[in-house]
Amino acid sequence: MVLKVSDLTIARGGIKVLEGVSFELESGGAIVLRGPNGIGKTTLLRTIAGLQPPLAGRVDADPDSLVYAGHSDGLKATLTVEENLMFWAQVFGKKEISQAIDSFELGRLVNRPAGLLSAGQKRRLGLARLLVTGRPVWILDEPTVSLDTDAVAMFASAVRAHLARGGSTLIATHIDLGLPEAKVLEVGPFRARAAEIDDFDEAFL
Ligand SMILES: Nc1ncnc2c1ncn2[C@@H]1O[C@H](COP(=O)(O)OP(=O)(O)OP(=O)(O)O)[C@@H](O)[C@H]1O
Repeated sequence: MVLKVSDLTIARGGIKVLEGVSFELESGGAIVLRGPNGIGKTTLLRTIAGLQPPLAGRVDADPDSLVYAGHSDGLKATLTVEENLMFWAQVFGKKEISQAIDSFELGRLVNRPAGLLSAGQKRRLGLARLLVTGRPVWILDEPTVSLDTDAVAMFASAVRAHLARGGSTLIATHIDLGLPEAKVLEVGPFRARAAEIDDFDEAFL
């Protein structure tokens, strides 16, 4: 077990969005989070990644095992593709970037400044950074936004290779990633109930 979420209650903007969320992620396992827009998937991933505290419940994981990739690519526009990957590798104390370049077919783009990449190429570079971190648990929020069919398949095979190496991933997505081995967790049933009115008179106002 690389990640255990127990009875987690989370809020966004001061409003409770999900409550009582529990699940476990195993080494080599993948879980896909599903649910309608606005239900709280991003909030759940951010909480698990340690970017915001939960209202209640626990997240058990080695913080050094997790890497989070959210909506913003966070690339350095003036650095080339290769420099961006080297920068990211250094941040995580690593050196190896060739596997990341190959997995996301960035070889012909290595010398291009990230700011000049297309939206899909930027996204591929953003995902390639996951590989250079060497971290085993990928927490991914809508990783396939802007990707064409080929790039979605590239992403799916990078995930599969990661799982085969004993890595794990938790992914919020609205599309079919072509990962039949992934378990699906519907977050709808964890939608928080509206705040209860504790003053009886108020209920009639
Ligand atoms: N900064 C904020 N302040 C207040 N409310 C917010 C803020 N950010 C998000 N919300 C609200 O919190 C709720 C949960 O948002 P969240 O982004 O976690 O949903 P989601 O399931 O990831 O949605 P989507 O599928 O559209 O990405 C939504 O109702 C959203 O409008």
